[in-house]
Amino acid sequence: MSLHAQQLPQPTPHRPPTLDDELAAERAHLSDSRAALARMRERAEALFATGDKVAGDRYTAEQLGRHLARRVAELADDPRTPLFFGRLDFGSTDIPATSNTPATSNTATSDVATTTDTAATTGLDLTATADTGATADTAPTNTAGAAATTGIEDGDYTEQAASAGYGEHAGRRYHVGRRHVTDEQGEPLVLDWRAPVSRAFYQASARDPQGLAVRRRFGFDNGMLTSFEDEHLDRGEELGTASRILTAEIERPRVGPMRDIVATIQPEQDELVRADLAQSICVQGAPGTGKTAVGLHRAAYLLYLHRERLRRSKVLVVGPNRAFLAYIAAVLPALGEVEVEQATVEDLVDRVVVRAVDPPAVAVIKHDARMAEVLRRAVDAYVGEPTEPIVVSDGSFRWRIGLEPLHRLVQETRAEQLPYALGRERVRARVVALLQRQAEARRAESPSEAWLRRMGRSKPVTTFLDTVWPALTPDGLVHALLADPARLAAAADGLLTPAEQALLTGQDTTRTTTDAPSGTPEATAPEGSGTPASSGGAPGSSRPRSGTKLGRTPKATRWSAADAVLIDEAAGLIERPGSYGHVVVDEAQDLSAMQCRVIARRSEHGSLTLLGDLAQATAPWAATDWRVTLRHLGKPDATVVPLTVGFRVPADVLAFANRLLPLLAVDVPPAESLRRDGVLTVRTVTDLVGAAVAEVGAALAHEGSVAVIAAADAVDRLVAALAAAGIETATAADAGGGPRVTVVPATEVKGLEYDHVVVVEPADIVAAEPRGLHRLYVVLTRAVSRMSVLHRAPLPAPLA
Ligand SMILES: Nc1ncnc2c1ncn2[C@@H]1O[C@H](COP(=O)(O)OP(=O)(O)OP(=O)(O)O)[C@@H](O)[C@H]1O
Repeated sequence: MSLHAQQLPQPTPHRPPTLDDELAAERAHLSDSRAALARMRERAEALFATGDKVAGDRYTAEQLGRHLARRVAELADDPRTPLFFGRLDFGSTDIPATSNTPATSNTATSDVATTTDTAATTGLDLTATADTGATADTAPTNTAGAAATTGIEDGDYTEQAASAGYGEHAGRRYHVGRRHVTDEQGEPLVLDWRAPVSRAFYQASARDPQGLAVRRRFGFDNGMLTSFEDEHLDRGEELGTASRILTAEIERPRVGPMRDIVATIQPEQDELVRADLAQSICVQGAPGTGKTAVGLHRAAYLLYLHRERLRRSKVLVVGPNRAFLAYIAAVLPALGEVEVEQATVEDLVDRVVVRAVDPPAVAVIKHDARMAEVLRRAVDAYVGEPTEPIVVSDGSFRWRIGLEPLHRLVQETRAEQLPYALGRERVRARVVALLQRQAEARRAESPSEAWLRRMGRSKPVTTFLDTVWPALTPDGLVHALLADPARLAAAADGLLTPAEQALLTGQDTTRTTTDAPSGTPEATAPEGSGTPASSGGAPGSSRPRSGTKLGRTPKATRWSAADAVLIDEAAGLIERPGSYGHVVVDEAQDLSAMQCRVIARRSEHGSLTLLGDLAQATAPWAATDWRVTLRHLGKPDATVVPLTVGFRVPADVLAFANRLLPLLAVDVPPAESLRRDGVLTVRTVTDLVGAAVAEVGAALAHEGSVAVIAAADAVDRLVAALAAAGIETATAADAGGGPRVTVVPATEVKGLEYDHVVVVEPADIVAAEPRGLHRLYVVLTRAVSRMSVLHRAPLPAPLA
């Protein structure tokens, strides 16, 4: 009987297995599992090659082809990552837990940590319910027996399995890994970490062993199984965060893009990962507490549990910028999930090309929640009152609809509050229905489809529609609003002050509010904003404050990033937007109200995982209260859960950064680092660039990545100096594979991490933007092992 057999081996009376025996057996199980995965993949590839021949029609062939291609990709095996990382030995009444595998622990320490009841601390209700009726694709070779033990039936979970106690697992042993692997008979060799039974790996504790006698964690080096660590939960042993394997994992040098944390997810993180699909959650976590990791693993978990539903409705991950998305891009594919969309908010609002920059004061207004109401009113204002009856000639007939019914049908449609374009079509359909009724009464027969279409497109009907419900495009609406101060004034009445309106339309505010002579100096045009163009309005409007360069048409207009958000809002009012099944939003503290609405439209029928840290908020409209953000996101009742255990930043470095917290005016719990190993140096220097080059040279003697972080305007100088010293550098967007040293402007470092961080001149980072102290806090929390702070100017007070 091999080690992975369903029942635990009986202890040998003669000689208990030694550590070497155990390790050898586990390695054999790893080889067996890899071979089985290779066979599963071969089978999937063979099916992929012949799939189109068995499909009846082209559509089915395409669907099948996509499904099988995905399946092949999901079964990819990376020999550098362990196929399994844990083992669960459930206790049995037949086999006393203590007579199980002996208390072997070739790396374990004897620390026994007390656990907390995480469900109680997070307040989450985790009664996960599985999709029913989902099709098989997770484990197509499962037998009924395997299904009974794993809870997997045709690739989805049975309610029964999810709710079963531990009893059905008594005396069984499971290896837990990145994906499900079965042998030729369909017996599970490795259970997917997301399977209900795997939950015990993350959640069982000495206080609540969840049926486990022993939990084993494996240590790996480059895909080679090198050690294991046993916790005899049945004897009250528990390592918690004292696990050496966990410590090694969080202290390992970082190279390249982000990796999954599936082997070491902590109980409070697991609570969030396994929260029910219907539940929207907001995670307030200090730097390095694993928010991004939790969000990505939650996406993978939900896809596994609700595969079919989410395959149709899709999962979206929203990140702050391209560099961040490149950094996290590999995590989900490594977990076998290859179909999650990843985008920035800018990607989502890409109906227009952004070619202009708004001054901050204008951007702040455009991102304000009041703009949603301004746009709603602006759309509403297009709906007019009928002024003439409709008369349609139809061969020898003339149909006539009087003003009264026309008024009524416009009012009825208005009351339905449909998206504007649907409303227009509804009005058309109602007019045609009235014409049809007349035609039927006169001809005593129903008109044909072609007749209905012809009537709907007839000139009198179209003219009527263009008068009472004219066709609108999203960019056309925003263009008209910004180009016409009177139209904006009507829509913004009581919402935006005249001065704010003037900023939007580019009117000279002094003209509207005072009688100042022309030639009043205007706000400095931002870099790249070009020459001011006419806003197409009244005299005096050729002095735009808005960055938008209005052309005669929307197409000829140079739009700003904030305009793109307004145009998306307009699109949401005009058309019915599509919604994702689940959206994960990272660095959510920087979302403006209007950006929140961009996401709200895309998650209206789904749920959200919101990740962020109010202390790291750097945008001018930054959040200070998650409740407000959640309201804008359309999920006011989402649970806000804190994460406070830091896995990235060493304790000394974190303590240094945390000195800034009192200045950041946010009420957030500070992080407590799990890491005791880091090195922090703070040096006053006279030659900043020279000192930075020297620091980088010294840092390269260690393993792992090195980043030089400075104010944006110092980056070129630093890159040049490093190049002159023979040190090649990458940019933040180059996710791994290139040079070990990256030079990053402080503005682009959010969400990223490096082993050794050299911070150049904190005072310049603070001075570069209004929320510079928050930016500095972000910068000071990027280091995994060592941080050197170089300064010539005095440090901000709490750091000095
Ligand atoms: N349970 C864990 N086991 C091992 N490593 C972990 C664990 N949780 C988080 N980490 C690691 O800690 C680091 C920080 O995680 P992550 O980037 O998700 O934090 P964050 O809260 O999003 O940080 P930030 O606030 O800076 O965006 C990453 O390297 C991640 O892999």
